[in-house]
This record gives sequence, structure tokens and C-alpha cells, in this order.
Amino acid sequence: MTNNLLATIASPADLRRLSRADLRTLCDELRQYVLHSVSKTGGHLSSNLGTVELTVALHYVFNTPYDRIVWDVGHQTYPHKVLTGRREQMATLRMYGGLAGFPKRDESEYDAFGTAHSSTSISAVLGMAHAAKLKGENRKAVAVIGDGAMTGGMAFEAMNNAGVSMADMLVILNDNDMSISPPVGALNRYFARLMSGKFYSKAREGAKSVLKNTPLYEFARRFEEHTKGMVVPGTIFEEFGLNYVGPIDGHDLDSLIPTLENLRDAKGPQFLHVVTRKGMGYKLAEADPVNYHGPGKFDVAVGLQKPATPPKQTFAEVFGSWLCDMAEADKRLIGITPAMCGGSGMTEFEKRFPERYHDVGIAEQHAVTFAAGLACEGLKPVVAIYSTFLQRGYDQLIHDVALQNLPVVFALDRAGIVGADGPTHCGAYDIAFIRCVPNMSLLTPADERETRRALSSAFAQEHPVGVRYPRGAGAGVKPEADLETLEWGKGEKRREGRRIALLAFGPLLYPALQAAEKLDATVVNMRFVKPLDVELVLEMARTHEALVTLEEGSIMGGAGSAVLEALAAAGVQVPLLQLGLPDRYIEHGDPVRLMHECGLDAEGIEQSVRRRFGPSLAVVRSTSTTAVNG
Ligand SMILES: Cc1ncc(C[n+]2csc(CCOP(=O)(O)OP(=O)(O)O)c2C)c(N)n1
Ligand SMILES: CC(=O)[C@@H](O)[C@H](O)COP(=O)(O)O
Ligand SMILES: [Mg+2]
Repeated sequence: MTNNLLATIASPADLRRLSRADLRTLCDELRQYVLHSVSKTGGHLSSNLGTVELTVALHYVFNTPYDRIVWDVGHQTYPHKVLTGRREQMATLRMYGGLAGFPKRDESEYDAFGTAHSSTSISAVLGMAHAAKLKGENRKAVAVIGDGAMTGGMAFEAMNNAGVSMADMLVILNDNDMSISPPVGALNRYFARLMSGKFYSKAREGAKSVLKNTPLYEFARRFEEHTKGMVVPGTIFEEFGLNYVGPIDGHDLDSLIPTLENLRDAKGPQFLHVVTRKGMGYKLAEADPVNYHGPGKFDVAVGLQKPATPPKQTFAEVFGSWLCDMAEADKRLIGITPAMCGGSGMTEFEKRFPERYHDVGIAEQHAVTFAAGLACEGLKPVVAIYSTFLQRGYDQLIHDVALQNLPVVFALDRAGIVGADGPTHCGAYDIAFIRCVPNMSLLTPADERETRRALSSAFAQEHPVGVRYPRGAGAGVKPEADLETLEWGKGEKRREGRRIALLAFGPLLYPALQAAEKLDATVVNMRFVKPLDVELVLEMARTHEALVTLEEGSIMGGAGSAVLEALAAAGVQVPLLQLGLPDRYIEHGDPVRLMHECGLDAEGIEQSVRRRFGPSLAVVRSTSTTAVNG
């Protein structure tokens, strides 16, 4: 398809000049552009194909960027980026120095609010609407939130506030009947009921509705048959005080544009329910929105293919296989995911242990406290959660789990640099925020085999334990099929050297071993951040001229700080270099490059050590303990 029309759109002002017929053509070109562009870069595909018409309609009706659009999660903003002057840059999407995969205020004035962690949009828009009122500005504020993101508690906290605020704002629920995985929970059923009561009856009459023959439509039809004669109550959103409109077909510009025009001029908080199809317009993605949620590069003509050689086993897969084996061995195990089944490696567990599998929706806070409740009753919950998303459940971790010393295992995936998703998803802080919590332990296994053992060790404890491991694959050390544990609280010496000891927490052990060859250094696999192997740390301090700590986490408050505290407590003075993530956000890009930039590959480790201790490593024992950030 040619991009004749799309190429003329430098900004939304250009599309506002188009006729309705041209807008339709623009949508077709835009959809193809996004599809082909993502096929070359990888990225969040299906959600973007589903929001093409909504994006065009919003920029057509609203006076952006003066009017604010806040995209919840923000993974569906590629059409928005293309229409707001970033078309050419789509070739750099999620690459180092290129376009971000999410909205970013410093990337474009059209990105009104930075998002990526879900369910924040309504709060942000309410704030913007209030600000506009106070400042006497007539700007509009719109939140676009998916049915998955709507399951997050923050969305309801915001509506609870918005409903009594009289703020002029619009919430658009983009209901595609999908989260990353199929949607879960009572709210999802409720949306289907709304479909059944209103939209379905309209779609049934309108023969050309694109939603006919969709699974949602079919569900609504069956639901309607089931509930014939029942009274459809006022919507929950009306009860919250928002004026509910919909559901309408989110691919039909003739429905979208007049409805948005009406709502734009309405007073008070408005709510529009829009129904779309995830993957719309690309048959393979429509049929398999889960695998096309965030694919890598692919050929549009053939779609996603199995790689010719099987890829290395990921840490998430190691976790998934351990979970099944441990569940087999211990009937008390319960697996919990806040809406990240596939990413967390739980697909097989869901199939084999459906009664012990819980996808609780995008509800990290609830996931943690739910686990606490289970643990109170003698069960053994394992919360599989990305490091970055546990930030949402931090109070629950302290107040509900750790304070009551409940045996919950936190399988912390995506700990450290994540690559293409960038700073919003970087697992930089878990070491710092977990190690200060009493009763908690935290393990940092170095490779696949040790991850499995660390999980078994965590599961064997009677107190809360986190096990952190990164995105993707590691050194490739094949795990044994057993459920052996590690010696609790003990690190291991992996290489003997002379003047300097490298204390590695996690997979940085491997680049540390490489660097040590050039530095003639001792290398220790610390394994535990908490309890820290203080005895081993003190031995290293006694027998070496200097120590270096390594962690894929924030230096501030991290594992190196734990070592420093242990040395100080013992009154031991030794020069200490802390290597880890610096006090800045790590941007998106190739993880290998990012690790290099942070000085966390073998070369960087060697250079930092030489820089700190001199080219000849002639360490002079200082009179005080000093910490030096890498
Ligand atoms: C707090 C938080 N938890 C989990 C995620 C991971 N996540 C990203 S998109 C998504 C599903 C969102 O579903 P929905 O809002 O319906 O959007 P759709 O993908 O269907 O367009 C999830 C779980 C996240 N971004 N933020
Ligand atoms: C938008 C979002 O939060 C998820 O889709 C995330 O990008 C998934 O990350 P992984 O690819 O690491 O599972
Ligand atoms: Mg959805």
C-alpha cells in the first residue's frame, strides 16, 4: 500500500483538514505503516493495530497538543507517534537513542504524560483537568484506558475521586476483551454484560459492523440468550458519577467522531466505552493477540516463525519448570501472577495446575496481600512478578507479608536492565527496597542452575524470600531436574586471585570471572544479599587489598551498600569499589550496549578497577573504609 495521504500528515493539524472519506484512507495507510514498521523493529503490535481509528478520531476531534491525551500503559501509542511528527523515526523504535516504546514528555509535546506502568491515566487526567480549571484554561483532558488496565486499583481510586469532582474530563475505555493474556475477573464479565445490553443489540441490527463474528460479539450473543428478560442496571461508571456513553464500535469513524465531538463539549466527568479488536487488520494478530502483543521482528507475509535453532532457555522458563516440579512435590504451592502469565513463564503451570494458578489481573498490590492471606492459612504462595511491577506492591510486601513474617516467595523476574522497554521497566531498585525490610531475605542466583536451587531454597523457608533474576537467558548453565537447595546464607569462592576480590551478586559473576583473568583477582559468587555472608566478606577483606562489589541493580542502597555496612559494623577498613546501576534512569536500547555503557561487562569491570586502583593495581590500604561509585 502507498502512503500518499499519510506522508502529508506532519502533525494532527494536517489530518483535521481531511474529509471523512480521506480519514478512512488515512486509517488504512496508518495501520499498514504501523504493521510494516513494527515487523522491522519488533514492539507492541496488536494493541496498536487496534487503536488506529481511535487515535485518528481523537486527534481529529481534540485540539492536541493543547488538549491532553493520556494513554494508559502507553504501549498502544505507535499510531499516535506516527501522526505527531515521528513517522520517520519509527525505524528507530525502542532502539538505543531512538523513539521510546511508550509516551515520553521529553520526546514530544503531544505526549502529555509518561506512562508504561498501567492504570495511571485517569488520575493524571483528573489532575490536568483540575489544573486547567484553576488556571482558567479551556483545555480538555482525555484518558484512554484498556480493559486490562481498568482492572488496576488505581483506575478505581481515580474514578472515585473524579466522580465527585465535576472536572471536565473524558475517560475512554478501550475494550478489546484482552489484557496481554485473555482478560480475567468479574470486571471483564461486567464489560461483556454491558456489550450484551447495549452495543450488541445495535451491532445485531447494523449488518456492516466489523465486530460481528468477533469472540466478544459471540459471547454477548450467548449472554443475551442466557439472560433474556433480566433488567440491565445502570452502569458502575454512572454509579461512580461519570456520564457513561457506549459501547460504540471503536473502528467506525462515523460512530467515533460525532460521539467524541459531543463528549468534548460536555460538562463534568464523561465516560465512553469503545469496543475494538486487538490486532485489527492483520489476520494473524487478530487470531493470536497474545503472541502478537509484543513480537520481535517478523515477516508480514508469513508471520511469527519458530527460530531454526532453539533459543537458550530463559530465566523465566527455568522458573516455570521449577514451579511445575515444586507444585508436583508440594501440594501447598499456589502460583500467582498479576497479569503476566506468559512473560513470567507460567503457561505450563496454568495448564497443569489450574486450581492452584491465579491470574489476579493488573493488581500487584492485591497479588501480594492475596498471597499473605494464603500464607496465613498454611499454603505456600509463589508470587511471580517483574521487579519493576513489585514497586506497586511495596507497602503490601512490608505491611502484609514481612511484618507478619509470612512465608511468601517472590520470584522477581526482569531484575536489572530490560532493554527495549527502557527506564519504566528497568528492575533497578528491588535490592535496595527489599534488603531494608526486616524478615525478608533476598537471593541473587548467578545462572540458570543456581536460579532453580535458589527458588527451592526460598520455598523451604518459613519467612518471606525474594529470588531475583534478569530478563532473557543467562550463562547457559543447564539446571538439574532436582529440587536441591543452596546452603542458606553462604556464598562460594569461584576463583583465587591475589590483591583484589570481586564480590558478584547475580549473573555479573560471569563477566567478573572474565575480568578477573586480566586482573588476577579472586571472584566470589555471593548468592545472598540477605542474609549476607558476612564471614566470607570479612575473610575477603582480610586477605585482599581491596574489594569490588558487582550487582545489576542500583548502587545506592544495593548489595554493595550491604557489604559496606557489614565492613563498617565489623570495624574493618578496606577500599571498596561498588559497581552497579548509576543514579540515573537507564534508557531503552540493546541490553548488551546498555550493560557496556554502565561498565558492567568484563571490559568495563576491568577498566573501573584499574581506574580506581591504578593500572598496576597497586592498592594502598587506606585508613578508612571508602565507597566509590563506578
Ligand atoms: C502495573 C503494571 N502491571 C503490568 C503491566 C504489564 N502489562 C502491559 S500491557 C498489559 C495488558 C494491558 O491490557 P489492556 O489495558 O487491555 O491493553 P491492550 O493490550 O488490550 O491494548 C499488561 C498486563 C504494566 N504495564 N503495568
Ligand atoms: C507494556 C508492558 O508492560 C509489557 O507488554 C511489557 O513490555 C512486557 O515485557 P516483556 O517483553 O519483558 O515481557
Ligand atoms: Mg485490552
